[in-house]
Amino acid sequence: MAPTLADPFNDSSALINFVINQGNGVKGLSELGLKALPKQYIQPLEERMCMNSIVPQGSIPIIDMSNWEDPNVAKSICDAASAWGFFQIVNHDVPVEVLENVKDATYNFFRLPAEVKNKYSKEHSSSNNVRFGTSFTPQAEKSLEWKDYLSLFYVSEEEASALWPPVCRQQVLDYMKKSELVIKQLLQVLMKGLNVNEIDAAKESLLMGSMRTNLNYYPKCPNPELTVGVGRHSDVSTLTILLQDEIGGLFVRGNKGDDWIHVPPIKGSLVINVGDALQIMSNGRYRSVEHRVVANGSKNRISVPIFVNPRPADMIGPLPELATNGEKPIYKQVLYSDYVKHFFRKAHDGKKTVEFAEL
Ligand SMILES: COc1cc(/C=C/C(=O)SCCNC(=O)CCNC(=O)[C@H](O)C(C)(C)COP(=O)(O)OP(=O)(O)OC[C@H]2O[C@@H](n3cnc4c(N)ncnc43)[C@H](O)[C@@H]2OP(=O)(O)O)ccc1O
Ligand SMILES: O=C(O)CCC(=O)C(=O)O
Ligand SMILES: [Fe+2]
Repeated sequence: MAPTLADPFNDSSALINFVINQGNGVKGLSELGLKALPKQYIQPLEERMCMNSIVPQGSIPIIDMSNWEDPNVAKSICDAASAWGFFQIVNHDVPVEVLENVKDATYNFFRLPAEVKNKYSKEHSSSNNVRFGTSFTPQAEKSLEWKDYLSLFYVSEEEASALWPPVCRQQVLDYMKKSELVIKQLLQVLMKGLNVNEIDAAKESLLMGSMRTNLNYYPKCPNPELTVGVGRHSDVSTLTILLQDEIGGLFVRGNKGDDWIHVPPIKGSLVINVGDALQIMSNGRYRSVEHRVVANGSKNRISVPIFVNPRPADMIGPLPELATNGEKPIYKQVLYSDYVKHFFRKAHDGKKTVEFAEL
């Protein structure tokens, strides 16, 4: 039963029960029409977006992928991965229809009744590879984040058929499948930029041996200025391919310290960012950059990242080809699943995760 409106969640156990245990998520909170943000979501001042830190004319590179093998395009990709860690691509080969379908499927999943979504929660899901959740790591966070998500780790079509929610299964599989080509094109260019001219089967597996797709839902929020959609973090992936809707709200850390650059929605585009695994494998030449999402006071927002990763059992470290140039490694070899577990067991903390792999 939903609590009454007068100070309904002063008691944190009532909030945890409603949002997490009953599977209502922040979407459920949003739909209660609360006049004020529950205190558990109030972020410390330093974690809220300060309007003065937004670079008004700032922009990350926008790269046309139609001639991706052109040396100028390849250079733009490598330069963007080194300088910004983020760029948008247009004229890639992922059909607009596939992107629209996965956005619709995201809405359709989150529209399901709480008790249906809750079957996929950490407590109830029949597999660790399918997880419906809220915030990031609620058990480790002092302040919660205003986001619900469904996370789908791909193992096989058979497993997806058996375990993924039917309402979004095929659309996510199509999105992943159709994105594979652009992922390979980007990795080929980025490896060439490191003088790694051939991606053999072992290297391909190291760079993109596992994939996880998240469906993110950020419902409209009372007092959005007091909280965050997603706090400052870098992804632990090799690369992330992010589809966002037309609402906006993703910000990327700029090059000048405390400045933030908005990533404007461009119809049909995909946002690409370097993750920690590629920063480590490139020995710091490509950078995983902090990013965050603000909450919105009037509109719901969705996004659909594909995290392209090494496999959990892979050891990751600077690629051996870099050492042949006499380059000194700045990272050690780490087991990728240890790295990811380290990330998931703490609250978002900017760029701190990568210290786990520093020499
Ligand atoms: C949710 O909000 C987010 C998410 C993100 C994500 C950014 C990324 O870059 S995701 C890409 C991560 N890479 C991979 O998934 C590929 C490699 N996979 C693995 O190494 C493993 O599958 C594993 C993720 C480590 C899970 O292995 P398993 O043996 O099943 O380990 P567990 O003990 O079950 O889990 C460890 C620990 O992590 C928590 N956790 C697991 N999966 C998720 C998930 N999908 N979302 C959130 N948390 C997860 C799990 O609860 C465990 O924590 P405990 O405290 O319970 O021990 C970026 C920004 C966001 O806001
Ligand atoms: O929603 C977004 O735009 C970005 C989400 C994000 O950073 C993530 O899921 O890792
Ligand atoms: Fe991210």
